[in-house]
Amino acid sequence: MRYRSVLCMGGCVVDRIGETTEARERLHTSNIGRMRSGIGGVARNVAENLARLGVPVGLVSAVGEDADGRRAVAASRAAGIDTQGVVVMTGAATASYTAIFNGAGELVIGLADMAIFDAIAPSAAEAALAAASDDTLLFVDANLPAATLEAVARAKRGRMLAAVPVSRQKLARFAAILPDLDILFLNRYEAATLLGREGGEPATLAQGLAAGPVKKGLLTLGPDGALAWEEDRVTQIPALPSRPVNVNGAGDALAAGTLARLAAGDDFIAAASRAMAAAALTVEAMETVRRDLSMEAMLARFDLSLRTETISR
Ligand SMILES: Nc1ncnc2c1ncn2[C@@H]1O[C@H](COP(=O)(O)OP(=O)(O)O)[C@@H](O)[C@H]1O
Ligand SMILES: O=c1[nH]cc([C@@H]2O[C@H](COP(=O)(O)O)[C@@H](O)[C@H]2O)c(=O)[nH]1
Repeated sequence: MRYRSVLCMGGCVVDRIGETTEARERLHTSNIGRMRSGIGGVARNVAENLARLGVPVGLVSAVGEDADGRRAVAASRAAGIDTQGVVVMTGAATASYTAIFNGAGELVIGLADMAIFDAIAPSAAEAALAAASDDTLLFVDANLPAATLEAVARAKRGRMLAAVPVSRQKLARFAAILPDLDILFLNRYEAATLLGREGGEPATLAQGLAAGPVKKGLLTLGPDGALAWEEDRVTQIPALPSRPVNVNGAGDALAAGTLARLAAGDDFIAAASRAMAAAALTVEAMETVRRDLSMEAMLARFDLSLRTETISR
């Protein structure tokens, strides 16, 4: 069945993104650099991208009773997300993600202070799922506690469930629900962790994923695009040519673009191929989610890349 809306459950976060002036970071000392702040959280980023792509979307998350929380909710609502499922918790601070990139654009370290999400109980997810219609796709990130993720998997009732692990550490929270996931988006580090390996070539990792319990997904590879697996079939999906300025949020744009195209009727490979255009647009902006993203902009960028490819052949 085609779905008409998406319910995103997971992080709603304030991001602080710093960048050293020099290409190489200097560890164990103070670096000269720039810092900016924005709204993030994987589930929230995916929800914002979906709203901008024209898909009706709700968010289930938690914020503190503080200025950061008010800002995160107001910005999400202004972007078109239904924020009724975002609980304001007294006595807890809104989650934050502090990421330091070097001047070459590589992530040096990220720090996730997200204890507030431990209070999103299984009952909150059950209530949200009970209120969601049968044609709603469910999306989770691993900011949710394992017990809450398991409650979502139990209550999905035939609905599609898509997921993003968020980090190597939090991936472990998916352990019990992997067979319930219909689509998994993850990067090569998370894939290696999932497969219990130190590292490995992308093709080998993708084959390992295809032989595993998750039906289909995208192994994202930065500038090299992604490898899609569906049952035991692996397909390479190239990234579109782009001029990256900041890669923060690119994976979230790719996930949202894929879900939006599936809702429009594409098959998985076509959806992921077109969603590469959302990722290309996102890496070309400093923002984590582009305010000017739309389905028209995504498809126009995809068509442009096809024409450029034909001309340069
Ligand atoms: N440096 C880059 N140059 C061009 N495209 C990129 C770059 N980094 C990411 N992308 C695009 O964003 C997508 C997701 O990025 P990736 O970094 O692999 O995911 P994540 O953010 O989840 O780690 C890639 O498949 C690609 O389309
Ligand atoms: O433990 C977490 N780390 C990071 C994020 C979020 O991940 C996003 C960056 O995504 P990407 O990896 O696609 O660049 C940021 O907005 C940040 O808030 C999160 O939700 N949980």
